[in-house]
Amino acid sequence: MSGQTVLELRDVSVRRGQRTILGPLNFSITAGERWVVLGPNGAGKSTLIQILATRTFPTTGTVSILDKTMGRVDLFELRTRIGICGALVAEDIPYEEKVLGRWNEAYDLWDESRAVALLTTFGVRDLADREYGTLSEGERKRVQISRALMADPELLLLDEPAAGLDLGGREDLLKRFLIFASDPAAPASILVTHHIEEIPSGTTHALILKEGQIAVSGPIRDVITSEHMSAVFELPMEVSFDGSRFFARARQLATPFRTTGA
Ligand SMILES: Nc1ncnc2c1ncn2[C@@H]1O[C@H](COP(=O)(O)OP(=O)(O)OP(=O)(O)O)[C@@H](O)[C@H]1O
Repeated sequence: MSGQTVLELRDVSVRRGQRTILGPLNFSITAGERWVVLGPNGAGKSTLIQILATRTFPTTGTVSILDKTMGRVDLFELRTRIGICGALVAEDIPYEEKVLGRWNEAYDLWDESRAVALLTTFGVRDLADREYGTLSEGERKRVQISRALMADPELLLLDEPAAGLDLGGREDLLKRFLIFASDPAAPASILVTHHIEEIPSGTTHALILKEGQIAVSGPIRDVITSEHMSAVFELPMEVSFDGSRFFARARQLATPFRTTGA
């Protein structure tokens, strides 16, 4: 499936009132690619992901997802092919729904074993009989990712999957995500995050938004650099890469800090 276009945005923009809050954007991804979208607060990340999730229509331009053009197809059918994890779907899951319950009732044994395998991959197999509303933030995130994958989507959208997790929870999730992403059959994905430390290993491409525009995009090692991050966040930054993950810190000030009497 590699090489096939999974989504394409042409001259896409979103206007709210007198202001263009996103775009115009031109952007495409192909099967097998795993993208991360970064950018300062207010850059347009949520607006972009809402369009990709077919929850928001752009003011101008064309959005094609999985060979279907928004505005010309039945969105309900298209949505079944897109897995979504994050704030966009958090409120769609009823408080009292069992983590595995809906799948037990409506699907056959093969579906159920797939669901159990996914809950196992993301470390929440033991929660299968719990009510969703009783789960912790970290447990909910893992259940959301498992559920997003249960319908075998062709495109996976992850909206800040590690937000709200403690350090152990974040690292565990990233490790599990790597196991999933190493599967050649895993769908193309787009992950939105505020922090480069939350970019999972195996991410192939990055797009940085600034003030609604693409500041830089392309292969991840070319995009996530000290130069680009410093320019976009308007703060001198040192970005390092340890072979699989990225880390960022502000550069030391020129004048060293002195303690009194030293
Ligand atoms: N309905 C709206 N009316 C007016 N402005 C809006 C509307 N929705 C979003 N905006 C503005 O559009 C810009 C982009 O918002 P968006 O939420 O997409 O940014 P973001 O990158 O997700 O930000 P954050 O990192 O803070 O979550 C912001 O300046 C926001 O205030």
